[in-house]
Amino acid sequence: MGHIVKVKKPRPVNLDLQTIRFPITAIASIAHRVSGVITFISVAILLWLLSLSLSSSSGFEAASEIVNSFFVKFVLWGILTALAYHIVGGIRHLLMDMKYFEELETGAQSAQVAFGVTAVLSVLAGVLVW
Ligand code: HEM
Repeated sequence: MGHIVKVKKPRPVNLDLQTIRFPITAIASIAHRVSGVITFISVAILLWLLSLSLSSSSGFEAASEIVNSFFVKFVLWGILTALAYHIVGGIRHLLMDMKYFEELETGAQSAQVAFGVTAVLSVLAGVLVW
């Protein structure tokens, strides 16, 4: 009776982060999670800003002053861009739940479209903020 000999196959190992190339679908997936977390944190910031602006007329002045700085505008633009990507990527996810864009090629194409639409919305968000 022969017995089974386990041979350890040498597996390709690559831990060099600079040479790892992520496919566009992986980047779309990671970006969707990151944008969801950014959106979640943003809700607290935006609700605080809203409550300050509604607290009194001096509160409104204070909120306007905060929003007037370049840095805060840049953060708001980032928040809107993350939200835009989360919604566009979310719609892509929902379409995939309905069995669209499930193949490698169409998945990569829809990721490209999602990034393109987000870029346009991001420019519009910039116009809105500035
Ligand atoms: C306040 C608003 C929102 C917050 C804070 C939020 C946050 C999140 C977070 C944290 C995740 C988990 C991501 C992960 O684990 O990979 C998620 C997933 C998801 N979000 Fe949102 N989201 C918001 C609004 C929206 C909107 C408006 C859409 C509309 C398209 C959407 C669509 C989705 C979908 C489809 C998923 C699941 C993606 C998957 O299957 O991996 N979200 N969201």
